[in-house]
Amino acid sequence: MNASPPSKLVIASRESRLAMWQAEHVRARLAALYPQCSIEILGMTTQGDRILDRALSKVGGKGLFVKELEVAMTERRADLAVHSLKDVPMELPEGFALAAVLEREDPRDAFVSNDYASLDDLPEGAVVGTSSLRRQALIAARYPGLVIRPLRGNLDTRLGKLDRGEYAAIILAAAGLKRLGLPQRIRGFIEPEQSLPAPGQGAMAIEILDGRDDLMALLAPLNHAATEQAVRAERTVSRVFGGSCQIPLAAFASVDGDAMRLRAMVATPDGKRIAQGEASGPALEPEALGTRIAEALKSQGADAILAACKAMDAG
Ligand SMILES: NCc1[nH]cc(CCC(=O)O)c1CC(=O)O
Repeated sequence: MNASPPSKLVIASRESRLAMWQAEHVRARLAALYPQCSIEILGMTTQGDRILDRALSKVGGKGLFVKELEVAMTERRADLAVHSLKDVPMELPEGFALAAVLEREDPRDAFVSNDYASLDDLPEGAVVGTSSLRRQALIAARYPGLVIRPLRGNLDTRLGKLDRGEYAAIILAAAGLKRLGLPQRIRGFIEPEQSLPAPGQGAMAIEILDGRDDLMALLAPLNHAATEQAVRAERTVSRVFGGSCQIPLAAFASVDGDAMRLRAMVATPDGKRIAQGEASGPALEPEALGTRIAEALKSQGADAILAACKAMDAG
């Protein structure tokens, strides 16, 4: 049944603890499918890991987390790369393809604090850490009295900054904390009704060189159809609004059998202007649903919000 595996496969991964957990997860799944194959993980540092003093939106965005891994594949030092899908640009560079999207972990944002139970619990002027424009806009819209400060680095770095008292609370993806065995750090979940997740949040993707049909077949069993459909819809929304162009944008799809429900929003970073909406449609036509909701957001003024974001960015 299965495609016949090569004797050896190399997985490229970032070296953060979360990235390594994810690569190891893929390694274990492939080892179970192909016991004859020896599978190694090649850990590497990316520019996104090195540049910690600036918001990513200012230095080139998501591509910075995947570039080095792609070079390793081009040079045949690695066969596949494992990513958090959230960090994968909407348009892959020429010559690369996604071979599988794995079943999604918890897609929600998590509230993490040593002193407070929830965003509601924070006093006026409390400092909340996040570098995500989406989280910033959503918090500013709901809690104008809170102060939002940038927070970069891998999960351990971010938790360390919280523990040293630099922030009253921080917002992180629940998926990362759960994968690292740190669910006890989660004081509360931020439900999609209050704050929609980022496109692809909580899902992992496997990237390969386009044209490696051998790998495509080998990795196909790892693909989770419902997650793939959901993230296709979510990423379509992002693509319509400029792909890696930096604006607060959220999109979250849930699949129930043949049906998909997609919710999305775009906002200005200060949270003062928000366009949001939801739509349902067949799960097998995720791009159509994504396009439809993007149109609905446009009719609510999303283009003006985009223009306002660009003007702020330039200023
Ligand atoms: N932006 C970095 C990033 N990319 C993926 C995750 C978490 C895991 C996931 O969403 O799959 C995180 C950390 C975070 O947002 O807290």
